[in-house]
Amino acid sequence: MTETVNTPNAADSVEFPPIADQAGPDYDRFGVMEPKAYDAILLASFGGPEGQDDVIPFLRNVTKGRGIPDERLEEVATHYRANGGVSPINAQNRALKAALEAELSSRGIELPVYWGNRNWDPYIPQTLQQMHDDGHRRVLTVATSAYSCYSSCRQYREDMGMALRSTGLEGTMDLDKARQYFNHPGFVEPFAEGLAAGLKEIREELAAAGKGEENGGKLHILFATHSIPTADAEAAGPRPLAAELCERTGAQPGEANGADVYSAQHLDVAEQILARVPEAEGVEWSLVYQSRSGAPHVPWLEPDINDAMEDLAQGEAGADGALAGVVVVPLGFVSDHMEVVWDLDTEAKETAEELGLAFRRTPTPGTHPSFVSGLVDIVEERLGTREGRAAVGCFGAWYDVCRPNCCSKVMRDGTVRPTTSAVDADVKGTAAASTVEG
Ligand SMILES: CC1=C(CCC(=O)O)c2cc3nc(cc4[nH]c(cc5[nH]c(cc1n2)c(C)c5CCC(=O)O)c(CCC(=O)O)c4C)C(CCC(=O)O)=C3C
Ligand SMILES: [Fe+2]
Repeated sequence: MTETVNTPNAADSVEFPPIADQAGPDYDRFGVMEPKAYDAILLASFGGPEGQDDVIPFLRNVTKGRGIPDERLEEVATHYRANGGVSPINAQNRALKAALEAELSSRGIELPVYWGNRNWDPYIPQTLQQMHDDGHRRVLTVATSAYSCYSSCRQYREDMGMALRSTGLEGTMDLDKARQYFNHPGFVEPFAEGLAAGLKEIREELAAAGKGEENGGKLHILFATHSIPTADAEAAGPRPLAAELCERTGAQPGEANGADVYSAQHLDVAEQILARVPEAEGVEWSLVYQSRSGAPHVPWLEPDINDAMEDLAQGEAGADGALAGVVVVPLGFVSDHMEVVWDLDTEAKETAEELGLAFRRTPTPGTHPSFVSGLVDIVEERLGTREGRAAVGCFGAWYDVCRPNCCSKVMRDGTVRPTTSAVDADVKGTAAASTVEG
């Protein structure tokens, strides 16, 4: 079954085939899939250019049909150009693939890991074809995106569905996607470790300069994630979801209560990171957004990290010159790719310097052993070789399969892009079957 889908640019209409698993008989109506004997893993990522000649073709792939203005493309191109036209993301994915292979093999799990991208070579369809040629038929996709929104979740399922169609492999392979892991302890722990170290370093630097807390110098922790259109954030899930899911796990929604699901997940993770870092006690913090693109009249999540630093420096904390430094925790990102090394390490750092603030950016999970081991735990959940579905914070383990309409793409005219009946399968997710730790 195929439906023609509206994109903002009608000329770019694409056909979305059904995505193999969404209406499968093994879906138990509770967001948890029955274990399966997968025979390979697809590490799915964003992809990035490998040289100057790749930059513009890559950016055109990323923005295909989305109406990103040319000036914005040129501006983003300079971020890559400054780095020799190379995004750090591919090297990071090769390292993650190797780390996953090592962890799987140390647990005696014989599953090969393949790597495919949405926007650059190796593309997901060519990788899928290779997997098929190598005899694999039951594939579990692990994506390098932790949270729930169109770009991080549903779009990967669309990528998988379109790849099955374009390769002609539809119906010959079983292709499932692992759950979003923003609140898996293996994802949260590396950030906590990084925040503890970042606070220690910035305190030493400020103390040496006579601007430490003992002299009234204040610190602020900025948890940074990718901005998305507010409409997409709302579409990640219904607004009272935090309270509803938290009620089921018996936890308090905290800061997450009442926020859109995308922001709520980040607020919940920020609180979980803080709860693991005693050194952060009493330090003020906020969730900020970065890397906005798109037309200026379309509302995206705010505040932008640079505006937030200016407001902080000019506000109550800064008025008496008390704000001395910021520690930026890039909790929205899996690795130190271009959005991190440019938008944070270059732009946000420069803003901090202009404002006279000390600046520390803490690490992303990358190939941290807790993160790699956490991803393999999730693979084992799906293989049925591991009991329980670990999660910290108030939500519980996220759905193995999205709820109907979850993470849909909101069009510029405000309508939700229709999905295939397979994606819209009559399923009702709940976090009830998950375990909550910490
Ligand atoms: C939520 C989210 C994540 C985090 C989750 C995840 O990690 O998946 C993420 C990651 C990334 N975003 C990346 C790069 C880009 N994102 C763009 C554009 C956009 N991102 C969006 C959202 C996200 N993006 C959105 C709503 C847009 C506009 C509309 C669109 O086009 O969908 C553009 C276009 C130009 C511009 O910035 O305007 C580029 C070049 C790279 C690669 C970096 C590298 O090369 O190292 C990575 C990992
Ligand atoms: Fe992006």
